[in-house]
Amino acid sequence: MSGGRFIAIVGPSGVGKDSVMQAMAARDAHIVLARRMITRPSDAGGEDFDGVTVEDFHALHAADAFALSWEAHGLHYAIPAAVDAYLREGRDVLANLSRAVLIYAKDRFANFEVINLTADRDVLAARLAARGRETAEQIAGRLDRADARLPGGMTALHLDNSGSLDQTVQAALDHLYPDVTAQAGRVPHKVK
Ligand SMILES: Nc1ncnc2c1ncn2[C@@H]1O[C@H](COP(=O)(O)OP(=O)(O)O)[C@@H](O)[C@H]1O
Ligand SMILES: O=P(O)(O)OC[C@H]1O[C@H](OP(=O)(O)OP(=O)(O)O)[C@H](O)[C@@H]1O
Repeated sequence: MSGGRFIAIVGPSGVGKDSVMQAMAARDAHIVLARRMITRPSDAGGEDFDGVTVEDFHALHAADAFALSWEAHGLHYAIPAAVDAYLREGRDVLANLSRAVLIYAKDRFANFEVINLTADRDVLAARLAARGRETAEQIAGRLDRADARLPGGMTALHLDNSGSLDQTVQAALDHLYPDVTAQAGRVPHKVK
């Protein structure tokens, strides 16, 4: 297998996708995070992303600047085609994706994996409220999508992130880098 892997992190809003991705990248130098383009103000907080207008988003889409794009929560999202350069260098790229776009992602990337994060609904509600980025109405809309399913037949590593973030991150890294884990006696990655 040549080139890096495109690793999709999916799961309901508030489950911890961005937190898990950031912690994984901080602990393993193989990993690079895909910086998304979103039609949301750049200073909205949360993940590091490029905020663009709807007009610019459509223009970039027309110019083939995106590897993947989708709509959710009243916003447009995209993964820039620039991630291909990292994959060619052999880096593993982690990206926060909609479950609805997985079927296209599987076709778009030669080496493709999925990590599906789950958490209890009351945990999701509490985390979204504590994060404070969305209104109560927006949070209710996000919780309505919590049980969206993966496309039929899609293989994924399923991890419950209701508990500690460290445990989830370790399980994800163990899955992605089993050889490193075996060599280092299950403390494989550089400590933050
Ligand atoms: N395992 C965890 N334990 C406690 N809090 C968590 C955990 N994972 C994420 N969080 C918190 O939950 C909130 C939502 O996490 P975030 O990474 O933004 O989720 P998502 O990207 O899936 O919407 C954040 O405030 C984050 O700090
Ligand atoms: O189709 P779904 O699988 O339900 O996903 C819909 C959207 O929600 C997720 O993000 P998140 O909840 O982190 O919101 P955000 O992308 O707006 O931060 C995911 O990254 C998608 O952009």
